[in-house]
Amino acid sequence: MNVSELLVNSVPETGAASNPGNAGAIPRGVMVDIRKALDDIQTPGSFSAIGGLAEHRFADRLGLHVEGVGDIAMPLQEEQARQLIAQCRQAPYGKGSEAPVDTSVRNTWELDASQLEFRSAAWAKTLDHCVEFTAKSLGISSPIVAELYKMLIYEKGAMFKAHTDNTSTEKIPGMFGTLVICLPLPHTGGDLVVRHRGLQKTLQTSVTQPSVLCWYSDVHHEVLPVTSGYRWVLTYNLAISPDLVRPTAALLQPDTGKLQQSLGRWLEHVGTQSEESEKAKRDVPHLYYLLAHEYSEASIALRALKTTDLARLQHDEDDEDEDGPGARHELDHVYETSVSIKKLVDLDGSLLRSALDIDDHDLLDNLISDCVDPLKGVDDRNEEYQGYMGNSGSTATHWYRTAATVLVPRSSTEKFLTRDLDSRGAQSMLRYYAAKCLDPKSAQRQPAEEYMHRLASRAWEPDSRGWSKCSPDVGTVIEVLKAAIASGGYDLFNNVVAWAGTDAVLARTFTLVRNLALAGRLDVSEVKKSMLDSLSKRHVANWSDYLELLCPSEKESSADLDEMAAEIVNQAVKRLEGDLKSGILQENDGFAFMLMIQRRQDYDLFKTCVLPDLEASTSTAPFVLGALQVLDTCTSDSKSFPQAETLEIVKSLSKSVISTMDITKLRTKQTLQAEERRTHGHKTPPTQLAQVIDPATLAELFQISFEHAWDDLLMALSLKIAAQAPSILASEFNFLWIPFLEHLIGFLHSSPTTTTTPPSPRYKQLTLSLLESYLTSSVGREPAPSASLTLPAVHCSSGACSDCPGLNGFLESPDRRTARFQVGKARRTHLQRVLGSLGGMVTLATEQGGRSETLVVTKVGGKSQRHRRATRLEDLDEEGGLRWVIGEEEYERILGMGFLRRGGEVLGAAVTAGVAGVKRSAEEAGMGGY
Ligand SMILES: O=C(O)CCC(=O)C(=O)O
Ligand SMILES: [Fe+2]
Repeated sequence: MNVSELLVNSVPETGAASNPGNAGAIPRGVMVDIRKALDDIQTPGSFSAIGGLAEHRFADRLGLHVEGVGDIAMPLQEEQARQLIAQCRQAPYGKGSEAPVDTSVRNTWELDASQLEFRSAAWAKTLDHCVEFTAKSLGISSPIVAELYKMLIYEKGAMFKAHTDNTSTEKIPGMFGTLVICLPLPHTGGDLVVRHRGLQKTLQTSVTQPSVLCWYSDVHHEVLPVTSGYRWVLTYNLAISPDLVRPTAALLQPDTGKLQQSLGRWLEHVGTQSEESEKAKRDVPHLYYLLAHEYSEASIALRALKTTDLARLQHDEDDEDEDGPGARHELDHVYETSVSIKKLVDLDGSLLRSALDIDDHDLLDNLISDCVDPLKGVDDRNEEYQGYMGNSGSTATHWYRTAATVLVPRSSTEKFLTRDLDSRGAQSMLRYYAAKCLDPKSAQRQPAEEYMHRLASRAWEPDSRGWSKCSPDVGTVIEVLKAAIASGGYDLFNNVVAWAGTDAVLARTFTLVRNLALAGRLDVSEVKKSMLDSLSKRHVANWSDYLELLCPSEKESSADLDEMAAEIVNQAVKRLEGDLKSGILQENDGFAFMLMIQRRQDYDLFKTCVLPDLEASTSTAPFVLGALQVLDTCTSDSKSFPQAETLEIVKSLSKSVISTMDITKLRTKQTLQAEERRTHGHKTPPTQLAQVIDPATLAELFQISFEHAWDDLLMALSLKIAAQAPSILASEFNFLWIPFLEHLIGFLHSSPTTTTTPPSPRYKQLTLSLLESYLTSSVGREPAPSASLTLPAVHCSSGACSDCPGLNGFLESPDRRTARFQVGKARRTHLQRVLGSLGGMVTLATEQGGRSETLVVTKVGGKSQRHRRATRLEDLDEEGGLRWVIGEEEYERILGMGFLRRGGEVLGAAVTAGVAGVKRSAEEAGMGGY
């Protein structure tokens, strides 16, 4: 297996002759010519360079003498530095005696060449050495003259802003560049930044010490501020004979005429491929060309290319008209028996695609190389070795990697970049285009938006069956939306919201719209429609969340955001009647819906448009109960809802819900889900129209009436539940009715009146009916318990003990598993001691809470339904609440479950008996006839 990096580019086209008859591979001759033309491009040199100098070239070998200071000792001492500065003047910016001093542009001390003298003969040799370095680095073959110009001293804070050394009048005839010798003196900062044609380098005089630097006069350069020490340099003007053509960085251009010719022939050949031919449809014309140097995967980009590779690629870049992003790219390729592109980047190094498999043939057909093995000469970078593995022998895997450029005709670039498009590829390209749109400096926003639109449609637009090719990744979709807004592409925005607006996308889109609208960077009216359309495909329950994202309550908003929010609410209201009729609305919807109305503070809207619908649909209890929860809070803390009137509405709605709802139809999400799992995902029709409710919501209905002391409603509700309890589905106790009792007992038991007033008999009746029905439906069928939980009673020596009789009742009960004793420490110790006689038959634990700790006694063993139910009831009594509501006696009766076995009745009879029991008790409690 091999790994290789490849680099590839796009080629501008001029009108090529069309010859549809000639379809076939690229003529070998054309490929050889292109390769030769590329191979022949050699760059003569760079536009700037830095080289280190040996310390021994300085010291006494400099022989520097400065007018007014005398001989300068090396290394330079602080005192002489001060003396030197005293002789200097502030360096002006520009040339000549009139040049202005502007310390915000240039801030450094200077001495003229005429004030300096080098008395050591060795110095001339050093200077020659520096000139030689310059000639080689800048690629200059004619003799060079270096003329001392200034000595500069940069103190802490000194700098020279970006400039070129080209001036209208030449400092010396034939001048083409600058040579700087940085003398040995430690400093930090003060590095020289050079820029030419988009490439930037930092020549670090702070690191390479002492050093020689050189650059062409047309190169932009800047001395960064010195942060400590002194930067001490000599500057020289560089010139060649004025008769010769002046070398400049701009002329570093290689000769690319031959390359242009051969590429032209290739494009002509490409043009002969009929657009209609099968081959043309399948293939994207492109050529791979191996680069001369090795590049690290992370750094590969045009600016990182080494001179010769750079010259080869720049040829194409120079000829490129502004024809859109992705017009040229580098490609990083991985071969793996078959080949893959590891990383495809553009000339800036921005990622286009990664891990892109390509055909062996694709590589071999399109590689312009003179050797058959494209990886010949490429070092293998990695080896993976596996030792002896059974009879499969040992294996070694070699990875080879090389960098290459890809040449692609401009008209085929888009096709090339979106070859073999999978979700990951689409994601990567869309992010690339989005970045182009979001870059304010990019001249390519317009074409990028177009590419993005086409690609988004290809990737995300659902087909006629509603399937899209690629799954939308939230982060990518949001980048695309941002880019669409930045480039004013509202069509793109609206389409993407329609195509890829998943719940998560939509949530982030609402936040995005809010932020951009508040920043004044988005016209809300342009995006409103698509966002409302996406909402309309969703359950009303989700709308209020989106609304909250768009206009968080109490937070800053704007007129257009407010308007959009109002429209969302109006649309929800408009749909309400229809949705209620269809029976799809549940408790969450009611809650969320009312939350939206509450947030809008629009009582009129509520009264005229919502209330009639609520009143007409009280049989859809969950929705109305959900809405009631919110409406009830409006009675106390809403500015726009009139208190008394709202309270009346809450009461009358509660009343009609109580009288119309059928509690046997109430279900919970959990049971419906469990049913769906049993039926393997097939929703049975009643499931869809089931009234799904949360036990807490049902308890809330109770609580609202309780808190407002609406006694008639409490009675009606209790009676209704008690009456319908025997018909409740067995499956609904676990998730709905027992948790409901938990809530009910919880708030009754903790209400402030608990200690003074005994619980109303109607709660006792309601609770008993539910518990009897629960046990009848779940335990009633079970044969008499085989594993009894009965344990021997304990012996208590104290005649007056108030705890042991209770303890023994528990121990001797065949069904009870757990008992709790909330008693003081001495009594707990007594209980623990007497229980010692039972050995491992019970476990003891203490619970914190209340006035003293509670001793919890649990029997070991027993797994029947009966035992499990008993445990559940004991849990229900955790705080003593169940016993408080139904009384000790009933508690013992219910836990004993004796009523289930009355005369060995079968289930049906037990149910009847249960109903009869309820009626009798209701009459006794004085609720008859209600
Ligand atoms: O101090 C340097 O290294 C460069 C100075 C410079 O750019 C100039 O004198 O024009
Ligand atoms: Fe300069």
